[in-house]
Amino acid sequence: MDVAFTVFVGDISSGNYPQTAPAKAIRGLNYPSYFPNCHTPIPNKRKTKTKVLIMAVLITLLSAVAIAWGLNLLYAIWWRPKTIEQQLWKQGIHGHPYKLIHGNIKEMIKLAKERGSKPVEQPHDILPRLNPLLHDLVTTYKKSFVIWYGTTPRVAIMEPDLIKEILSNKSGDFPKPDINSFTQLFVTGLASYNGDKWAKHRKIVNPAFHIEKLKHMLPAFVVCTEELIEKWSKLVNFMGSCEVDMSVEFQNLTGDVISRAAFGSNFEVGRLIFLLQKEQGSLFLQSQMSINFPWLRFLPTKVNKRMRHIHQEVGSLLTGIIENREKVIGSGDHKDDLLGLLLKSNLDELQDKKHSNSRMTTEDVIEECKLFYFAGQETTANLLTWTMIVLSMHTDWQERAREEVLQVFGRNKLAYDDLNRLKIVNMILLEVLRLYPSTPLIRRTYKETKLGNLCLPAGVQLFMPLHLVHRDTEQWGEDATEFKPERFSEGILKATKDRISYFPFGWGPRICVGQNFAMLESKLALARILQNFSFELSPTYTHAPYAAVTLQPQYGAQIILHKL
Ligand code: HEM
Repeated sequence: MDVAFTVFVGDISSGNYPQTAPAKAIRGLNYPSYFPNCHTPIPNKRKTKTKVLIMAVLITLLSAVAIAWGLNLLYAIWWRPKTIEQQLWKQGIHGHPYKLIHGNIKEMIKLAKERGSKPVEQPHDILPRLNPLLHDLVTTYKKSFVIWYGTTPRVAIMEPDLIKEILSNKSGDFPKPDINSFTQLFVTGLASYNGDKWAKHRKIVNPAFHIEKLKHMLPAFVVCTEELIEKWSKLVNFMGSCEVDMSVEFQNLTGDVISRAAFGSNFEVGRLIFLLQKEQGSLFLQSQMSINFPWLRFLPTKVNKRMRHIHQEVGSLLTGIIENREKVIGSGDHKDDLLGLLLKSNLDELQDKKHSNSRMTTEDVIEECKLFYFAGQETTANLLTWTMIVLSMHTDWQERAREEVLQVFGRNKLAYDDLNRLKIVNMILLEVLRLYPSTPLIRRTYKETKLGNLCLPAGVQLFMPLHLVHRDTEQWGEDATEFKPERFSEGILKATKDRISYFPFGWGPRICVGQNFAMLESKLALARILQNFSFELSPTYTHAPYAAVTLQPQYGAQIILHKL
């Protein structure tokens, strides 16, 4: 209204109005006060024409933008997916047809609801329940098919040679998929970076996980494991035997281990960070359950506000620890926990290269610490949980493993070097990782890319489903879905005939940096449990593996412990 009025007065005072008699008479007067009730500007043909012209141009421009936006949208949700679908089909990569916007997601949810309510028929043949669509596709199309996650095509890659080509690629042809804005609040770090940033971080993080350094972290592992054994012993002594949910127990154990191993003397703060990151993880999962536009993160919803708050809180707790540690590192004294080693390695890198951008910033170190929790805690807890479940199902292997532990250690506490003598325990862990691997590996193409005989268009995700490859009967024989740790009696290379058909920790340059850490932690915990308890499945346990970021027992892992 104000603007309109100003323009109006301006017209009068500048004299650009029709020279009618009343108008002439009022030239120089304040027009509105002279005609208090007049709201119609005096027409000015030239001006009006210009205005009409401007309006027309604006409308044309807006329509052009709207049409371009509409066409772009149509291209993104229909033309592009359908073109890619054609290209894939021509090369023998089939699947269920792409459906507008949701791709195959609706069928995926429908099948999961239908079959997810049924129990697993054979204990380790979990795919029909875990991912029914994937199961149907592999049954129909064998090793080559596509699933549409919304408008994104995910091509399954199951041939060991192709997997090798992707995972060993060093020229950056197959980067990790971009992470969404919610993930950025939760965790980034090494696992999500590509190119130079990944190479720089990997170089700095690697030394902290060297096997020699892990030796110094063993006391941290031992303290946490002993606390668990003591807690269970008290429960069992009191009641003769007791039932515990292993998934909860091991989540806490691995949370404690990573807090102690990463932050040493700052263990209590580390534990608080772990609890906050755990909550952040479940908020993150909630945020991923619905349609995900990047801007949704900025809406002032309860979940978003809490996520932002935790992000800041964890950031400031870690900044406090890091800044205090950096002062000590600078004086030449450092601690042998992961953070100390990471900061030392970061400093060495700076001294080596003599320019500041070769090292990580405090924000970078924060993200790497958060990643240790995300990448290392739940995965290791799952390994231990599935191992307890499987050893309760196969009591002969539980006995064999216990015999070995007692033979090597007796009833004594364990020593680092002796842990490598636990061959049967190692075979069992490898077999559990074969049947219950953590997550599929995913990469993407960002340009038209050759892979074996395939020519993949840009924007395709390549996923290497560990559940399928690890159960491929061509590689593993007709008994692929059975629990047979003896497969690994002569090592992984012999079991796989040197092909990439087993990679629970990934493969190539991006192989899991915490692999030795996880195996050491698991061997130690399992050996101490075997020394102290026998165990069996509780009647309340239901075998229902389900994928929530990692592979977990849907209704818990209730196991009854008996004191030995
Ligand atoms: C049983 C336990 C574990 C399993 C099954 C596991 C599995 C994996 C897998 C499959 C990858 C490769 C992902 C890919 O290539 O897309 C990976 C990467 C990674 N893992 Fe683990 N992991 C475990 C424990 C740990 C632990 C204990 C830590 C650290 C404390 C850790 C830290 C990492 C990091 C930082 C990466 C990213 C490496 C990179 O991209 O360069 N993991 N892990």
